Order: sequence, then C-alpha cells, then structure tokens
Amino acid sequence: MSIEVKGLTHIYSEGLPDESLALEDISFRAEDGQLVGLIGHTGSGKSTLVQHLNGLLKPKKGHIIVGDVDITAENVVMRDIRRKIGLVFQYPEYQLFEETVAKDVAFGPSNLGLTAEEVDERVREAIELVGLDYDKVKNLSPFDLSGGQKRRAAIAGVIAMKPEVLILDEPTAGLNPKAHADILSMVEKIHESEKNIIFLVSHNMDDIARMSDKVLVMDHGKMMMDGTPEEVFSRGDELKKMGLALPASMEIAAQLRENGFAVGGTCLTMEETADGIAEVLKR
Ligand SMILES: Nc1ncnc2c1ncn2[C@@H]1O[C@H](COP(=O)(O)OP(=O)(O)OP(=O)(O)O)[C@@H](O)[C@H]1O
Repeated sequence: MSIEVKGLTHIYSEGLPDESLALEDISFRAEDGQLVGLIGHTGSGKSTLVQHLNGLLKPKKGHIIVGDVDITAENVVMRDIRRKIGLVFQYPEYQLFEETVAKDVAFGPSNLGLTAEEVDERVREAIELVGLDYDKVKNLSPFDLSGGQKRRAAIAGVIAMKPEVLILDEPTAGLNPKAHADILSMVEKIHESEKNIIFLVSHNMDDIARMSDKVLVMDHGKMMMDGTPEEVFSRGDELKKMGLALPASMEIAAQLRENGFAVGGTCLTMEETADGIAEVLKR
C-alpha cells in the first residue's frame, strides 16, 4: 500500500479574524514499508498534516489517496480509514483511561468485529511488541506504570489495530535519554515486524537521519524538501535558515573536513564518526 498526497491545503478558522493557512499545496508520496521522517520548526504544520492522513481533519483543497481509496472523498467511511491508519498523538499516555492495561489496549480491536480470542491475541502481541511483559502488566492500572511504560501501553493500543500506516507524532517527547532510546528501538522493532509505512515526526535530527528511508521537511505550511536523508541533510545551509539543526554526526563531519580530513558522505555512521574523531585526536 502507498499514500499519495496531492495539493493539500488547510486553513484553520476560515473566515474568522484568526484565520491561518496551516498547509499550502502539500504533495508527496510514501511507499509500502517506508519509514518517513517528518521534520520542521514548531508551527510548520507537521501535526496538522498527520491529522489529515488519518482523516481527523478535512482539507480545504487537495487529495489523500491511501492504497486505491481517496480518503478526502465525500462518501468515504472514516472508520475504515482509521483502521488502516493509526495515529499516535503527542503524549498519548494522557489518553489512557481504562482500569487495566489489557482493557486499554483492547479498546480499539474490540470495535473491529473480532472474536474475544482474537482480541486477546492482538492485545498480547501488541503489548509484547512494545516491549512490556504481558503477564506482569495486563492487570495493572495504566497509572501504576512508569512514564516510558505508559507511553508504550498507549502505543500498543494503536498497534493492536494492525494499521497499515502508523503515524507517531513525537513519540519520544519529554522522555529521559534511556526511555527515548528504548522507544526508538521499539519503533524499529515494530517496523521490522509489521512492515508497515511509519511516519515519524521528530525534532531530533540524529534519529531522523539514522532511521528514515525518506525525509520530508516542512516550513510555514509548505513542503520544502522531500528526499533521502543524505539528500536532505546535504542542504545544511537551507535547513539552518529554517531554524533546523543538523544531525550531530554531520556537524562533526563538517568540522573534520574543515580540519583537512577527507570524510565522505553526509550522514556518517557511528564508526566513521569515531574514526574521524580518533584521527583528530592523534594529531
Ligand atoms: N486547532 C487550531 N486552530 C487554529 N490554528 C491552529 C490549530 N492547530 C494548529 N494551528 C496553527 O497551524 C499552524 C501549524 O501548526 P501545527 O501544530 O500543525 O505545527 P507543528 O509543526 O506540528 O508544530 P509543533 O512542532 O510545535 O508540534 C501553526 O501556525 C498553529 O498555530
């Protein structure tokens, strides 16, 4: 399955004094199995875009084609779309509300017309996929979990729907470095196991450079860049003008070049970065 966005435009509070053009003529395509990194300064339109992708917002203009269905068409059944496209909001743990973790994760799949056994199976699988111990957490209140665990439980509720497209809007926001790294390895595990399209919205350029097959860059509601991490991050001056940082590995590469080292590529691997630093220290 692929997603194609064509000429998407969104206006908040249209006709009111605080009217704002949040998306302007956005077009891009994401292919089956791609992990798509979405970056942009605060207020650039990332959250508005991902809310269109699962039909929560309706565009003023433009189309979103998911597989062979135009989800912006009048007659489309939004419930079917939301089954295919899972959106994990920022700070999803605030939406946990059932008395046990298992009941919370079961909430979505229970509405899919599955048998009770199928729902239980999905709940177990999803809880394990996000790295929680099913037997330990299933009967706990979500409020007895740690911050990182709560977030995993909330993500499990979306994974349990088995979406073909999974959108994660800043899944590591507010987490400590260990929980941040754990959530990202969980995302990689989900991608490997489910082979779905994943949209990862993040302010962390190192994570985006390392994990994405494709990177989309937004600025003031427009799509400014669409390419591989190497293509996007080689346009460092333009990114800096948009207020975006470069991945640390690239900054190190630039400094190595300035110091006369022949460092190839734009996104260095950890090994290349370490070799370069070792070379500088030897001088
Ligand atoms: N519900 C809303 N009503 C009116 N304007 C809104 C609403 N939500 C967002 N906006 C405006 O739309 C623009 C895009 O906001 P959006 O939240 O999509 O950006 P973002 O890139 O996700 O930002 P952040 O990185 O801070 O989450 C901003 O100018 C914002 O103020």
